[in-house]
Amino acid sequence: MTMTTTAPPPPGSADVIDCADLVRIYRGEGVEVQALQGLTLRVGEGDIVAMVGASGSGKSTLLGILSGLDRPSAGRATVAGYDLTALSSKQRLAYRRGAVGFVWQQTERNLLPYLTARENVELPMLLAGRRDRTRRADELLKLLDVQAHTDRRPAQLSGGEQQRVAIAVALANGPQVLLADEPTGELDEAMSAEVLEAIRSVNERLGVTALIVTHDPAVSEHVRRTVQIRDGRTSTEVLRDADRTGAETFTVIDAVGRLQLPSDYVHRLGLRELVRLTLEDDHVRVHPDRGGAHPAAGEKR
Ligand SMILES: Nc1ncnc2c1ncn2[C@@H]1O[C@H](COP(=O)(O)OP(=O)(O)OP(=O)(O)O)[C@@H](O)[C@H]1O
Repeated sequence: MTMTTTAPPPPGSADVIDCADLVRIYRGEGVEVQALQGLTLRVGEGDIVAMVGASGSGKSTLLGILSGLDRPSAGRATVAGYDLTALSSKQRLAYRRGAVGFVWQQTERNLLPYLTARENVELPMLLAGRRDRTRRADELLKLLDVQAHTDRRPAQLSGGEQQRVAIAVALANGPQVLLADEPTGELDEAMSAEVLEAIRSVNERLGVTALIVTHDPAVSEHVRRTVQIRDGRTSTEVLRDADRTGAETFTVIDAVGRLQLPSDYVHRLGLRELVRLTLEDDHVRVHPDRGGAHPAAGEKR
């Protein structure tokens, strides 16, 4: 196995999402849970990233912080120029209203049931005091290919159509960042693909930076970069080619040189306890130590 140990540079000029050493501790009656344990994540302007992790890995905790609703116990979190560790209530409102857009798993959290699709998209603009709301709402609904349904209420739309309207709502005030929490969690495979492609399309066409948080590994097929979250930390990353046919895997190396291997590599090669390292000119090889810990008893090289 050959490994590259430097994280990939983000494609944009600057990091729109910049989290470093994030810690979030929940304290209950005598119990302490470290939901984030020094998480670092940088997302460049215009990038689209999936963050994938098992239940309990810290995804919702991270989104709570990125959405401005929760604060980390320690570490740095800057999104679209806002320092999320020190937001005043006025800044929080400005941040949530204009700098980021949200798409949640549950439709009822995204759309008001008694408003039409167009009225739902107009609402955030109304709250922000924007003019020209109807024109912009219709443009966004067209971009998301739901222009035929502008006068329908959410209950008259399919799950996939509801989520596409929700993306239009999230983009109404022209945010720099789109955060999506399990946006396909309640959809079947075909509708999920449709919604993920819609996010990809607004990322490409409007340049909005997108972070999709999910437990569904299939989401990674729709994005350039997938970051794994494990035990409250980012671990390995997969970067796909622009045409999404080939992929390269990366892993984060921390300040003291620790790195985490993807679990499928570990299982496939039966890597356990001690592994053998070989330092080459420009890379490091990792071998299973089949003969035991003593180098002399190891496999022939
Ligand atoms: N309010 C809370 N109080 C105490 N512990 C919490 C709280 N919220 C989350 N946790 C714990 O923090 C850890 C991370 O939880 P989190 O909800 O962020 O994970 P997740 O990856 O979003 O999981 P899921 O996919 O199931 O939603 C878990 O061990 C969870 O039990």
